Amino acid sequence: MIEVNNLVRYFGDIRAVNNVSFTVEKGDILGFIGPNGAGKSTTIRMITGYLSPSAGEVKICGKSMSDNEMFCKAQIGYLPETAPLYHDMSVRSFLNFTAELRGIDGKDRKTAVDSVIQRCFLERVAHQNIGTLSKGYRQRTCFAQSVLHDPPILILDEPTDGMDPNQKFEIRKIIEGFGQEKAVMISTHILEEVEVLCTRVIVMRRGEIVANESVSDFKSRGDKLADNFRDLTLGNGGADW
Ligand SMILES: Nc1ncnc2c1ncn2[C@@H]1O[C@H](COP(=O)(O)OP(=O)(O)OP(=O)(O)O)[C@@H](O)[C@H]1O
Repeated sequence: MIEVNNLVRYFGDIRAVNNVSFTVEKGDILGFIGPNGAGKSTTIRMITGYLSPSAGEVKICGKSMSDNEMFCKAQIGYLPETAPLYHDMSVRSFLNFTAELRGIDGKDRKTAVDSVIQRCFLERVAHQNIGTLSKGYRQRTCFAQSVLHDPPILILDEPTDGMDPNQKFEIRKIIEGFGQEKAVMISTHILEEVEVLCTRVIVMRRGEIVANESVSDFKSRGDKLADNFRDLTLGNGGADW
């Protein structure tokens, strides 16, 4: 579903992403991890079509992003780190509005909005203004708008950042609900999230992939995930960057 081939991105002299290749298939929930500045967001921005690669190619559902941008973007539900929301709108009006922008009309719109409200456990707050919601409910609303058009691919940038343990649990439950039928990629700093939610993991360091394996292989590297992460991302024990 996602195919990334030899992706490179420079910012001036900085090589933020260096020759990165991987695939994500339906049923995968891929944890995308690495220290600050490793190149995760830059890679995600190229996969979602919001940044052009300096070299290499992104293919979405078999088609090249550079030649089929509209098609490729329509296949992706993207939850950015900070998603825009209209605080004066109720959850349902916001989702109706987003559906309209996406060209979902009439009966299909009601079906799509009802479905995401149910799947993201938003029934209780559907008529509440977004500005009055807790952070967890706000994030669920962002999540709901990113899956309204039922895309086969979901890309989530730090989806549980700053949430309390209960809110994290709820969001993970929602992601799991979509996981089996979609290709999901999650950028996160929370190793526990990789452990409880993901099927595969990619670890990045200084713009390159240093591990691409199943979560069970990642766990079998050593008892503590944080130690495994440190071993992979700190080179010879020295400070990175
Ligand atoms: N617009 C930009 N202009 C210049 N340099 C940039 C730009 N965006 C990213 N970089 C640099 O590219 C490198 C990779 O950054 P990126 O944001 O992709 O890392 P990250 O792994 O997502 O980090 P974090 O975990 O902090 O979000 C860093 O050195 C960063 O400073």
